[in-house]
Amino acid sequence: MCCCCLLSARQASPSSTWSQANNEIKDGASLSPIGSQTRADTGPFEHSLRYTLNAPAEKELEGTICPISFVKDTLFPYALKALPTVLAKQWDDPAFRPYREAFPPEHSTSPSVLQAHVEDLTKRDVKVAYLKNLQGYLWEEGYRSGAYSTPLFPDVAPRLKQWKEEGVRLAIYSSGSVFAQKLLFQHVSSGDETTAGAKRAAAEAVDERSGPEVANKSRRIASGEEGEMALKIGNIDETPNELAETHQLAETEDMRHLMTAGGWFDTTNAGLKTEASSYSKIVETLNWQPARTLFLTDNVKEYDAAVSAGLQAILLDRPGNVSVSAADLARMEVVQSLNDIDLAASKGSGVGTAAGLSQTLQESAAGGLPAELDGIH
Ligand SMILES: CSCCC(=O)C(=O)COP(=O)(O)O
Repeated sequence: MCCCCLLSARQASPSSTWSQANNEIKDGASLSPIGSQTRADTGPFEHSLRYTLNAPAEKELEGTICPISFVKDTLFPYALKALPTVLAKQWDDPAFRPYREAFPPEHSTSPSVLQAHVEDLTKRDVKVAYLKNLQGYLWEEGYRSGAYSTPLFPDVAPRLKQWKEEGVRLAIYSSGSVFAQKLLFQHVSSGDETTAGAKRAAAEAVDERSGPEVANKSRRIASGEEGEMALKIGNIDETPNELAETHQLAETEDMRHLMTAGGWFDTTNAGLKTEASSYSKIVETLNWQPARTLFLTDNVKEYDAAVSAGLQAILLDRPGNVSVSAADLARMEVVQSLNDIDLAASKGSGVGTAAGLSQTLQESAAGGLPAELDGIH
């Protein structure tokens, strides 16, 4: 299972030579068998990243920007846990009805039927839009209450910021809904990760005993929206200060600004991630050239789909990721960290490697922003 992906594109300004080279590669890439493209002569490219949320401990999963456990062990269970209350209280709420009515009628005849269906889809990690939209709806309160925040791998935030500053344009493509993607990037854990993790664990402990109502309450208390008063809900018997202490909002950072305008894609506005047409649609939407777009992924099928669409791709091989066959490794670009993608590599190095790709970016940076890309931000 993989979780989310990013695209990034550089504000490259190729000279006429660059443009020519780029077109050649673009054409070549779309015609060549996967893996036959040489990286040495790709020219400038718009740099795309794909990330997934993985748990290093789960060997069948792989991660790129944050642990899959955040999705599998935190987000998915939170949604399932919050759903019964939402179904009971909001079944006919105008704000919730669209989410419910998006499900097939036979699976939404009653709260219990819908709950069972959502549990089944979640268990099988089905990437269907109506589930993903519902999950985003349910996750919002968890982020806002501080029950969890997004734990990026340590290299990710600095690298994305650096690339952004250098003119690399970033976008996301995930099976998770665009709304969920924005929540994820809006609530990135910052500061001492150990402290943040401890806070999350404490918050989850409160949720475990109390449910979303107390979580909301403690959020309001912690944020000063509610004054001092004792709370006695269910088996919870804690003063607001204690709740605020244990359920304190983790320090978070809003990183949505790193993404280029309109750079959020899911299965609804792009299509399935294993289909080449999805990548074509994304670069067309962003007005990026495929051969100047780099897609980072942990998923071989997605890697191949992106390359088939004429994009460049790199496989992220985080510790604990699903093992990739030797044959696939031999034909793919593979890195262990975003830091392994060296956008400042010197010319002549890294042919056929990520460093080689980076080199082309650096060269392209000297030319300024091409007219057709200007104003996209
Ligand atoms: C956007 S956060 C939630 C991610 C998610 O729900 C998911 O299914 C991830 O799918 P991906 O295609 O990005 O592996």
